[in-house]
Amino acid sequence: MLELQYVESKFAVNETPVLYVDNLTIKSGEIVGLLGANGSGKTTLLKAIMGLGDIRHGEIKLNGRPVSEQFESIAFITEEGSFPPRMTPERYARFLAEFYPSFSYERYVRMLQWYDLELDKPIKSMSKGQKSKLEICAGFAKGAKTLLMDEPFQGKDLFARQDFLKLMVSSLTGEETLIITTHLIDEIENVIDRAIILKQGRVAADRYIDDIRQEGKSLSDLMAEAAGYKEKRSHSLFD
Ligand SMILES: Nc1ncnc2c1ncn2[C@@H]1O[C@H](COP(=O)(O)OP(=O)(O)OP(=O)(O)O)[C@@H](O)[C@H]1O
Repeated sequence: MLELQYVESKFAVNETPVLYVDNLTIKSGEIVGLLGANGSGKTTLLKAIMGLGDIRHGEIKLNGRPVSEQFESIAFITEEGSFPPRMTPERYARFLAEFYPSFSYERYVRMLQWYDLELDKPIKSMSKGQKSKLEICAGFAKGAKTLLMDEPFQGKDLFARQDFLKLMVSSLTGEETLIITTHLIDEIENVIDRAIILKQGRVAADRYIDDIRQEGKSLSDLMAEAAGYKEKRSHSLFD
């Protein structure tokens, strides 16, 4: 279980916090879509969990203990990638094995092969999409029970996105807690259990997908409600 209480994140340039989470609990095994408009605080929230960024207040616990004592049990899969670019995937695996006790080399290699990535190709010579796939292989091979994914669809072509979803679904044992940020809500709607929508750094909606469906709504309906999206707003620009 992941618990966030009174977490506030502020950047030096901003007076007001860019993130304020009063009380948020994510149960083990849940797959959560962390959604919201550009700048709503999704990446800041994931970074706060990882102890990155400027957290001013708050407490973040994983299974009752401060998250800061157990970063090795969390995999943070980011758009930027967290690998030293001069390494090859092979060398990177040795680096990961030192830090993550549950790292599985076999799993890593199988995923690299599945993605047609070479073990001995310098990471710096890979394309953006290939680097992002490597980041996913590394993230899933860490054996972490908590996975935070920041925009895992970013920079991937349609088939790579479909492959990613297949890989994700087949990699999960049901014990992992997953938090995924994305703007591609149609692709994620059938995968997530719960949607947390941020607006200006605060939780604007927190709903289970089954409940949304029972009300005859879709995830995009919820997004529009929570974000207060006005379809006609753009029309007034040049009227
Ligand atoms: N390094 C920084 N310095 C100052 N402000 C920042 C910094 N990084 C982010 N912010 C601000 O924090 C707020 C939240 O940004 P964040 O990156 O978390 O949003 P996001 O929801 O992930 O957005 P996107 O969907 O565009 O990736 C934004 O207002 C942004 O301008």
